[in-house]
Amino acid sequence: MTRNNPMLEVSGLGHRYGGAHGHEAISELNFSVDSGELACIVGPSGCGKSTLLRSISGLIKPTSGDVRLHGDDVKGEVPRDLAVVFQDYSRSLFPWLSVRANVEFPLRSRDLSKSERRARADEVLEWVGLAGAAKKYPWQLSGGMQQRVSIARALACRPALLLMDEPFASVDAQTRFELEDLLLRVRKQFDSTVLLVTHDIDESIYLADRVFVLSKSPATVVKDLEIPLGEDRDQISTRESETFVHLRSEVARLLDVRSAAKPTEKA
Ligand SMILES: Nc1ncnc2c1ncn2[C@@H]1O[C@H](COP(=O)(O)OP(=O)(O)OP(=O)(O)O)[C@@H](O)[C@H]1O
Repeated sequence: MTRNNPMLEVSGLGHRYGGAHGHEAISELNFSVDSGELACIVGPSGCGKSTLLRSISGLIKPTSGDVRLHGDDVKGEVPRDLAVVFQDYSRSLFPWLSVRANVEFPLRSRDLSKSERRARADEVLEWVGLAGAAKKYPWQLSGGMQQRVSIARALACRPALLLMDEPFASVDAQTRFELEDLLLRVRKQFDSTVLLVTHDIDESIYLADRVFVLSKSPATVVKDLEIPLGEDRDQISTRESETFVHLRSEVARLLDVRSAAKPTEKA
């Protein structure tokens, strides 16, 4: 499908671990994400989602295909204008640094003065609702607040693309809703381009402008779904709308969730 203004283009992407006869984790993946779009990737467990994100972020060199970020090839090197938010916030924040210092940390390698770094950190902390926690340490905060710090740190770099790997999977259901709405607010504020991986079908539909549904391993894109739910989403009314319910069934069917839930037959 031809897109208007692609920020990310993935073409013919494949990766095989362990050489030519090794395990093929992803195969012939093709999709693109437009500038300013929030796209979600949903796929069965073990289908190759992390391999895909690692390939996009330049952490591994894919064995075939190309990844382009605003037209530039990503060739096994982490691009400077890409930020990643991981599921495990407790391992991605530095416990010995204050919240503000954690957010400022990646800005040290940028051409910014100390006061500019501080102003930028304070600005993003305000946006994620943590202005009052700047002097605290991560271990003094709840899990949801720690993940807000991770999001602030990623946004402080003004990334061209924000990659998120199951970012809300380790928090309770209520906090998850709050963080989803926070993401929707800040992506509007920053006009961010976001690619988010999730296991959660409902979450993918609630957040996304577009959902890419992946097959079982080796992952390929089985469906590129536009999500016509408008800009303003609400945890209750959006999720009970007819469009949402229809899309949820469509993705569940594509993922074949019924057969995945059946117990394995004994021989
Ligand atoms: N470093 C590696 N070496 C060999 N095989 C690997 C390696 N990393 C992942 N794999 C295999 O590649 C396949 C895809 O793994 P990957 O972690 O990308 O899937 P995933 O969809 O992110 O999994 P999950 O749903 O559990 O998060 C799996 O079969 C996995 O065992």
